[in-house]
Amino acid sequence: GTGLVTATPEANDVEYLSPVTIGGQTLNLDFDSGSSDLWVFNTQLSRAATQGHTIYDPTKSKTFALMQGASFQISYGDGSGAAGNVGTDTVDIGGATVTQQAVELATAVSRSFVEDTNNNGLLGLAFSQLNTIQPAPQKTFFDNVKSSLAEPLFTADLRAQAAGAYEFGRVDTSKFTGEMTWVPVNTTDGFWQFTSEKFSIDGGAPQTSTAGAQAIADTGTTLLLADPAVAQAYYAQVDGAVDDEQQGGFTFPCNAQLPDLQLDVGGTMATVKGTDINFAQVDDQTCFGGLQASPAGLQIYGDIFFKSNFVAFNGGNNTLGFAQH
Ligand SMILES: CC1CCN(C(=N)N)CC1
Ligand SMILES: CC1CCN(C(=N)N)CC1
Repeated sequence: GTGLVTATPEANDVEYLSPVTIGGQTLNLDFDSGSSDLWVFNTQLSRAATQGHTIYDPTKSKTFALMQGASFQISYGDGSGAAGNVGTDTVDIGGATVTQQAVELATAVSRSFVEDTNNNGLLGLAFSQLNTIQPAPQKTFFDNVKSSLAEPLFTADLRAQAAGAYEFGRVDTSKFTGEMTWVPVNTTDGFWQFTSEKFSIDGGAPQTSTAGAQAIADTGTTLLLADPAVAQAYYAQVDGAVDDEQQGGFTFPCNAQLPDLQLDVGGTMATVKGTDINFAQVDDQTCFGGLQASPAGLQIYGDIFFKSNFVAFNGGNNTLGFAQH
């Protein structure tokens, strides 16, 4: 194929996993447009750390080469992380192939990754300036493959509790309805970043959260972390919703009728369906919101956003395309 792979959700759509073939060995990895390292579980890790995981064995690959003296160390927003050494190998995603792709081999991983046995590593799809390899940062798979693609882009088609897809090289217009809107990306901080300062609830009057507020398109984050003004205004419309410190955010009665939320993406409104904002049950009557307040200034539009929006990441002109699906 032209670079088409399935994106399979874990329970509660916490993350999505896709098959990647490295030196002839296929592992399911978490495609993360909020980071820029490709790292894998491998034979250097202890038996305890790899229990239940699929691991990559560089000694079994005919095309592996160690990158002498190179190492990586990455930590994620949720406190998880990985570190290790580096090599190169042939990486194939649905037929889109890069020879000599930097592949980072973890020699240490945090507990949350050990316990997440469906996740055998990450494939970063943010900009290569964020790559953590020392002494010299290396290019992402997308940076390496994009010149060989029919179009220099990849798309994310993530679904609620159903298989979706990532595709490299084309926009499959059969995957969405209506028009695709393209917006410019500010790559300064290495993310797929855009301005998102307006919102409305159930198609009501648009309000400004914070003038010039920024957001990133982030497939590696589970929830939709928006400006606190957005979260507060949204849950004020939901009977019984509370900001529950013990649960770590806004909760509401599971039988609540959740309104749709419109968020502007570079000036054009994108809709997040109310049904996609019911994230998970936390006790017999109470559900946890997929929309939460972003702890920092930056808004992080994670998988909750992608369940309502098909997104194209264009590395040719640094734009993002959005369409309802
Ligand atoms: C800004 C942060 C967003 C979440 N991250 C990520 N998806 N890897 C880390 C960076
Ligand atoms: C961006 C990453 C954050 C940490 N993750 C995790 N603990 N399973 C995966 C995605």
